[in-house]
Amino acid sequence: MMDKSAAELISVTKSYGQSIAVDEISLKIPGASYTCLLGPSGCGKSSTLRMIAGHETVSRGDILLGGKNITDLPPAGRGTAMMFQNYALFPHLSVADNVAFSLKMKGVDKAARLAESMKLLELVDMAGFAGRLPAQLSGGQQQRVALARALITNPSILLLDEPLSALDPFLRLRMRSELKRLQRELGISFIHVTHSQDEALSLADQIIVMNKGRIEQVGNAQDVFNRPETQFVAQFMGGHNVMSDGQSHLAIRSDKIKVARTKPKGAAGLKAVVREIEYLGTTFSVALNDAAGVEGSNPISVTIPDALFSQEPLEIGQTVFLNWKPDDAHRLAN
Ligand SMILES: Nc1ncnc2c1ncn2[C@@H]1O[C@H](COP(=O)(O)OP(=O)(O)OP(=O)(O)O)[C@@H](O)[C@H]1O
Repeated sequence: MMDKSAAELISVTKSYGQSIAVDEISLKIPGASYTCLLGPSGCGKSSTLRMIAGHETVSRGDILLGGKNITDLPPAGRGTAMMFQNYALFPHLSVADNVAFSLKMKGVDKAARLAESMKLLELVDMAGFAGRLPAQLSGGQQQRVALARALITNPSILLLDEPLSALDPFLRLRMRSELKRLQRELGISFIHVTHSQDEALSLADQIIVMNKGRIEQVGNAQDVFNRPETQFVAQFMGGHNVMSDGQSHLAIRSDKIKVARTKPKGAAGLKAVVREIEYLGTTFSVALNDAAGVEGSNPISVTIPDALFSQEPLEIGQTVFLNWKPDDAHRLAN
């Protein structure tokens, strides 16, 4: 039997007037999985999420959930639930009533809906705050309430639009692991929109990298980070240098490039000049210019572990030779 939390988008397009925000994308969300839609601002990730939620119409294409075509169903009839960036809690309702709200709309009686609301507040560790108003909660607590409110409809898929962006860095890390724990415990699928590479890498079973309304690459965190397929993915995920070998572009991770003070015997070695040195705690980040390269071309970035750098520090202006294993250079499709 088809997992009811498995979803599929088939050639889905969203246009706003003349402009195309999402351009014929097709993708599969496995059942009980954590998927991140990752990309820069304006790439179409929120539009994609809103179409899955039913908050935005689909211009062309189909959306399936658990094998059923939900493209034209209203938001409440799809088996999806959405948690919004600003949490959208009702200010005049208590935490318990906020969470119970959608059950009230469905006509569930008061005792039953409050019992269900308490169950979900326990799940997100907020049972002790049931009587408070949203204004009496911290940002992190409001977010937990918003999560409980979305989950009370018993969705097959939870949709999250930048759920961590309003939190301070400490809370963000804590909520990140909470989201992963919840997804695992509930055994449903989460689709999480983010522009943060770290967030996607740490959370997702599957990362969908989007750019200009299209999908650039789909894979697990290590695929997308270690084996970028396009220049865009290599540059957007960070940690990579994109170089040309005359025929096509290659991506080489910054930590896979070795720096030699003298030309290594036998090895080709790219002659380069040190331009900037930055200390990052456990590593040094060194920016270099290709000595034969065009003035103003992209600098090459190399990361060197702290201890290794300290044995033989580099200096700005120094000429060095860069080399890497052929296997560490990935040929890109464009
Ligand atoms: N309601 C709308 N009407 C017209 N254009 C829109 C509308 N919503 C989004 N767009 C446009 O569609 C494109 C994709 O927007 P979308 O919000 O999906 O991107 P995003 O990747 O989620 O960006 P962000 O991270 O900034 O939210 C953008 O060019 C945006 O300006």
